[in-house]
Amino acid sequence: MLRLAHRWPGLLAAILVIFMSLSGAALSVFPALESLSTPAQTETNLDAGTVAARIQSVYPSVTEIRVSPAGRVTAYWSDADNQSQSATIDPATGKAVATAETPAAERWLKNLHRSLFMGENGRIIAAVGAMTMLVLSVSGLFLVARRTGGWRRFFSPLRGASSARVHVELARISVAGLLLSSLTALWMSASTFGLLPESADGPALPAATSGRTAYALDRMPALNTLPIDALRDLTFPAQGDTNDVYTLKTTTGTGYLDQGNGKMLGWSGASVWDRLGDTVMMLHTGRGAALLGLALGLMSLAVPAMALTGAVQWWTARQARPRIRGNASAGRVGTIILVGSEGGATFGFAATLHAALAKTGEQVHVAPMSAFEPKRYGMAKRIIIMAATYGDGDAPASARNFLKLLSAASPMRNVAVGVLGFGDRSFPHFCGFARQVDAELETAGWAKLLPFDTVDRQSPQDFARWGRALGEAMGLPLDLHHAPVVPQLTGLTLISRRDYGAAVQAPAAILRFALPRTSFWEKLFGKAPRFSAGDLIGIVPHGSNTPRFYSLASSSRDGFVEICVRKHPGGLCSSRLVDLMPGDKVHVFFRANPDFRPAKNRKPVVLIGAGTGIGPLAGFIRDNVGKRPMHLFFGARHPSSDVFYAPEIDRWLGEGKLTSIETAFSRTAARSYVQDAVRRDGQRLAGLIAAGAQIMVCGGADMAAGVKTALGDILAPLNLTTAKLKAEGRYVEDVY
Ligand SMILES: Cc1cc2nc3c(=O)[nH]c(=O)nc-3n(C[C@H](O)[C@H](O)[C@H](O)COP(=O)(O)O)c2cc1C
Repeated sequence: MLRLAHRWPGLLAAILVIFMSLSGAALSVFPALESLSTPAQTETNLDAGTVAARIQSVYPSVTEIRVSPAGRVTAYWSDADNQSQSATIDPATGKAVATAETPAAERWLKNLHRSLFMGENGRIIAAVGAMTMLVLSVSGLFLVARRTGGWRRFFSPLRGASSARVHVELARISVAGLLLSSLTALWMSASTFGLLPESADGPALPAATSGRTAYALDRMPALNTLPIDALRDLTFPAQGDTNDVYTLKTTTGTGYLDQGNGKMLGWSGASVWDRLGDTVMMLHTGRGAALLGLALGLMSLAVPAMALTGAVQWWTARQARPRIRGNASAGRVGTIILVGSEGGATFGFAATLHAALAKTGEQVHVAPMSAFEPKRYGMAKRIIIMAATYGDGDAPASARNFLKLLSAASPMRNVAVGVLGFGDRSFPHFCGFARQVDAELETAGWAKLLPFDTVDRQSPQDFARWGRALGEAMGLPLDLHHAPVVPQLTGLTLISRRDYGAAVQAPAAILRFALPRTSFWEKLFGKAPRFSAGDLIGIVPHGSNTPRFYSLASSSRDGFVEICVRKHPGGLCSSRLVDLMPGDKVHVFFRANPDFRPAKNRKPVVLIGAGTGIGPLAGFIRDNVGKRPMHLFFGARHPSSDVFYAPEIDRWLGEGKLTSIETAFSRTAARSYVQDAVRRDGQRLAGLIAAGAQIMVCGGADMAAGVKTALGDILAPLNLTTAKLKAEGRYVEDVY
């Protein structure tokens, strides 16, 4: 909702808002120029009476004196030919020092900014621009807070594509100014259209005057006690009219003065609305607050840049989603397909199913699982759920709140549901999330369309098999041919390798690749790879559709891409990687793994890994520039050939990036595994966990299971479990 309230006004009114903010920024310069060109006041406590008297002595036919909020004094008089004259006056002498004309450029810009040269209609359009800016500022404020993880973290460092970071960075700097400018603009529009209470009526014209003239201005108490900066306007009586009066306007009200004795003949104080209006005018125009005006002008310069980066973000997100041709609306279809996906592949399968069903004449609606809304499915007969699994049996991004929505809904009569899980059998919880969804649907009493099934590693064969079963359940011939979409690949060139594993006849290597070169546009469109240690690179080996994933041992800030690989007997991808030589190239895609990161705090981190699982853990230690406590438990096969990162570990210990290390070797006489090292050090670990430590485990599934059991025993006396820690984000695994 919030995002929609930000996106559409932004996209639709971008040109108008850019126009208003640029013209506003240009106008903000003039009050500053006016301040600079206003003669400096050298006398302190200069009063309005003295200045008026000085002007009158130089220009005896003076008719009016005005003082701007910035302190500029302007006088108006008639010359010998009865022509009206005006000038900026030096209050020290009462003499003209500059023209009183508003610069032509300022007049032109003001007209443009207020009404786009379109009179009343233009003023309405300008007001719409101000309203749009207000909506964008308020929704943007909340979106920034949501993105940074709460109001308290509003100014915390940002991650993500360059366009998104620049957008949020500019928003954080400029939002206060944009809020102020748009609110004050709306006030001024409301005042122009007479929507605010009227200003106070002036005092009644005096019934009688002294009938005399020529009382000295500097002797009139109403003027000689009024500081010159508080005067706004003094209109002189018509020459020769003994009954006419001076009209005085100050910052606090309006009154009349007798020209024969200087007495105040009537006074009316400014209303609260008048004063508020003056303040709003000052805040919007910068007249009387030139520096604030300049600051607001600078902030509005961020608007065109935010419009560009916002549009880029919208376009990139739109492109990332597979387009489903002819996606019918939810209320008009018999078949609803709900997709749970993180990397986008499952959406591709859904598009294939959608196209195959559409061919048979079925009307189909495809949506993310998080958009589950049974109330809208008025004509639905069936719901098909296609869900991937992430983390350790967790929901993927597009299905985050599905289970919550499901528990709030009651089963629909006449609607049957089928669940198809997408996963990878090498994970301990194969299709864990889809299984959970299927079980909860059953418990809630939803009718089953067809039995639960799974697709392993995006296998087109598994998908086609399930398609045949779906066809039978629907009474349709369904032939599903899915051609997986390969993500955009990046070429990486190997720059160095370090070899391990010789003593145990299991070759392994730390491979370091050069960071791919990226252009400015690629950075702006978020195409430049930005990754952290613990994220993944995917490689699709020749002759296979299925990518293999490797955890990154470096972050893009390190300036290289590093992975740790062991050659698996018969492994297509690992063999090729371990055989790479410097200069060789591989094509990969990057995938974020945001759950496997050290928490952003100063608490200790316990890193537990075995074999090549040390890769991402080494990356975390290398990035530990803040030197928070980090404790490593490392299981390797043999001390003579399998201690990955040995020289770096020594250096990191010396630098304070690593606090302690415990090792265990499985191919020595002692035959010790990393979980044994964890048990041996149970007491110290219990202390660290009690102090709020986060535990990060990386390596093979067997090792992870062993570590979990050992930790379970250590946690029990603390009344804790690994599940409890996991729920708090303090126990995270990257298991293969
Ligand atoms: C970081 C990560 C964690 C994963 N965890 C699991 C898992 O626990 N269980 C599983 O069966 N599959 C797991 N998978 C495999 C994905 O579910 C599978 O590749 C799926 O087809 C991805 O679909 P998507 O691109 O639509 O997100 C994981 C994949 C990744 C990259």
